[in-house]
Amino acid sequence: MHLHGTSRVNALGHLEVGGVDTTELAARYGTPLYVVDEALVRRRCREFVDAFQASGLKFQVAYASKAFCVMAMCRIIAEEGLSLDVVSDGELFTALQAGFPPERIHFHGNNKTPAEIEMALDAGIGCFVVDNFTELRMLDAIAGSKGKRVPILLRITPGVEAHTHEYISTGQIDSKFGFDLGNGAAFEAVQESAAANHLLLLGVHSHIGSQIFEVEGFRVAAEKVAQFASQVRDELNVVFSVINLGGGFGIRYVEGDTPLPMSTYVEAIAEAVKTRFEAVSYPMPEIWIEPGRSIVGDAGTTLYTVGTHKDIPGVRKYVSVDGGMTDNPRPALYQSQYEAMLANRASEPSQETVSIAGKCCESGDMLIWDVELPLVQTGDILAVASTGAYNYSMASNYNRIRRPAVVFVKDGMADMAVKRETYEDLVRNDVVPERMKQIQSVR
Ligand SMILES: Cc1ncc(COP(=O)(O)O)c(C=O)c1O
Ligand SMILES: N[C@@H](CCCC[NH3+])C(=O)O
Repeated sequence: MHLHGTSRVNALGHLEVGGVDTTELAARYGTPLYVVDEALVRRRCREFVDAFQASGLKFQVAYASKAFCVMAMCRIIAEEGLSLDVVSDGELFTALQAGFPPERIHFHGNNKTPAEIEMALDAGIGCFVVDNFTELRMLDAIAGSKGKRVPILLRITPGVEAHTHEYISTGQIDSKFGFDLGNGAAFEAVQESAAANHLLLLGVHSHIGSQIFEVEGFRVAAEKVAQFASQVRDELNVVFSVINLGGGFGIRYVEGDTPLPMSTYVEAIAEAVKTRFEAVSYPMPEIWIEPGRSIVGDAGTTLYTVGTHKDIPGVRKYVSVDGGMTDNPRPALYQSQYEAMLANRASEPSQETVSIAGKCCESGDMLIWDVELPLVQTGDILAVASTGAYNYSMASNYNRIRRPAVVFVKDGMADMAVKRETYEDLVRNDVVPERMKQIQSVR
């Protein structure tokens, strides 16, 4: 397993993260346990900010909180001076509860409800990323009813779709997100928002995909946005002061993943924006981005306790752990791959290839199909790397499994950021209707 950030093997042959022995974490907090390497999260934040500062452009880096949204994380993001992207009232509530400065919050989503819009307006958030005409009109009306003028970006679909190793310029209009650039919807949206009394159009937003390992897709998106900005200026006399190029910067999960340094993405984006906007003699806009996975993904490690084994000679050996798709649905959803090691025997050589199964009543509940480990024994602590993004945030209570605790580690300290759910938490919102208060036999 690749050792990310402050992860290392200590003198006892145990995996250590943030200066803390993970076997001690497992003993103290139980398993499954999400462990977050705080120094690595902060380092990633700074890599983005430093690269933008070097570019000389005005910028905002907004952490896409969908990747991992808990109050402690919001605090770190606030301390690092980043902005925050939220896509629901729940993410917004979490950020506000954490004391995150509302003026640095950006609200995304293709179906913001009137209640969500009101909540965000009342909180005084910095910007709405408007996704469609229904929202545009509703936002204008609600802002008007509150006597406010609200800063917005328009999410456009630039017709660039980036995959891990390539991008496709599709001109594709079949997406639930955004105003299409190719069919004139984006142009109309600019026209309409510029004329709206209660909207302040800052510019446009484009997001081309996730877990991207090359810069070409971002360059092409910047080019398309610059062309559009120039057209809008010439035909509508509207000038954008902000261009948001979204998130999607890839990280390493397994060998063969080839992430670029975060500075490389930023340099390519800054260069493309400078060149393209200068080419059309445009006042240089602020550049905003919204990375999620690349801020927190490789800073997360999940610890599990190994339980049962099932060896099918000539086929495979299943080793089951005390978590699974409930704490990490990504292998089941996306066939995502992960690396693992035995945290309590981290310096022992590999001796067998096993498959790691979760404990849900579901054949697809597999965490890793083939991983080489020392001879695995019941009670071993299995560590799975790069589980910081879209794991806790996508966790479920399937099979009424309780969500794990989250611990932040740094400089030898471990601090709980989320408690493990209790049995009471599982039934907290259950209501037994009056007529079922007594269990009456019907036969
Ligand atoms: C609009 C938008 N912004 C930001 C992100 C964050 O992406 P990532 O976690 O890949 O950086 C996403 C997710 O793909 C997104 O849809
Ligand atoms: N949830 C996805 C990524 C979606 C990104 C949000 N638009 C993942 O785990 O990889």
